[in-house]
Amino acid sequence: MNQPTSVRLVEVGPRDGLQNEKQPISIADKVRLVDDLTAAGLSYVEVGSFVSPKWVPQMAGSAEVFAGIGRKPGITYAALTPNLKGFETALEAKVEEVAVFAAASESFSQKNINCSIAESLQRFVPLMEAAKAANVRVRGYVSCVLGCPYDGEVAPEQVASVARELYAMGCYEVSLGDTIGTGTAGKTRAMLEVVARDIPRDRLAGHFHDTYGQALANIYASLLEGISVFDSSVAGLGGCPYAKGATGNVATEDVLYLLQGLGIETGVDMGKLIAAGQRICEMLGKANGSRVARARLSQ
Ligand SMILES: CC(C)(COP(=O)([O-])OP(=O)([O-])OC[C@H]1O[C@@H](n2cnc3c(N)ncnc32)[C@H](O)[C@@H]1OP(=O)([O-])[O-])[C@@H](O)C(=O)NCCC(=O)NCCSC(=O)C[C@@](C)(O)CC(=O)[O-]
Repeated sequence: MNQPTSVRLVEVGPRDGLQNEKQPISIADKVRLVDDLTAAGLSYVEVGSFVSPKWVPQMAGSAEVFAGIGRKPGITYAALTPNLKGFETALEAKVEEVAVFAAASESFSQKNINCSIAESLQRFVPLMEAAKAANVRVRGYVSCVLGCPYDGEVAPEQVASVARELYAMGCYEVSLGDTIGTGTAGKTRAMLEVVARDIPRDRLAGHFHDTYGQALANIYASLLEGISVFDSSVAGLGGCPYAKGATGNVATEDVLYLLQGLGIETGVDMGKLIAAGQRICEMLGKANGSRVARARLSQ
């Protein structure tokens, strides 16, 4: 398998990165983060989510964030929607693309969205119909593809089965999430090999958390498997409210550095990206989770 020559980065910092933050973050700061990221050249940003505010309070202001951002042509501003109610609210906020999320493990599905895997897929059916009618593209996520915080090992066949269902119901792309960041390059390749039996590789994305420091190795392994879309979070922001101890997504700056080293084009400006990440880290009073940003900022 030849490595792809171009890669699309899906920036999930404003959603996956911030959803777990306990301290209040103003709408203005969230808007600024999204605008900084698109100014750095990112063409796809997950801005927020339309989930129950009782479950994830930090995302409660997502409609205001959508109203505040300076939308630019050619950029996809997306949101997470768990059900039809979330989709309808997202549509009112003029969201152009949404993502549904399921899990490859039963326990994580229950903890995250309070229903079984089968029930979650059923819940997406009316959402998919409404999205089709509104001409809104839907991305699909599968969580826990390389391990579950409650159930442990997750079989690649189980991942493939959920991914297949999402793809069959109309998700144009399925993002495979190593939610707790325990995956290794070997496991990643083995899992992708099974999932790609049913879904074309150019319809799959990798979503790696960096808890065990393996995310870049897993991205490289995925590139060798022909995957060319990766989710990442500026400054490595994040964690998962339902996966204790999980760190943030792999830092976008670090992925960019890897890709630049491979001669793979993304159109993202490293300097502007680092500035965007550092600004939000200073606002949050947190250390920057990107090794590349830390190295560059110390020079
Ligand atoms: C799915 C539900 C809603 C089920 O939650 P539930 O309690 O089972 O749902 P319900 O239908 O019984 O509704 C309960 C209440 O929530 C309201 N409600 C219902 N739906 C919505 C909505 N869309 N927006 C706003 N409010 C909503 C509904 O109106 C009702 O309000 P009440 O009558 O009690 O006042 C809930 O479990 C939920 O919102 N979960 C979200 C969890 C979440 O956002 N997790 C983080 C994102 S996933 C992730 O991070 C993983 C990923 C994608 O990054 C990939 C990876 O790394 O693995």
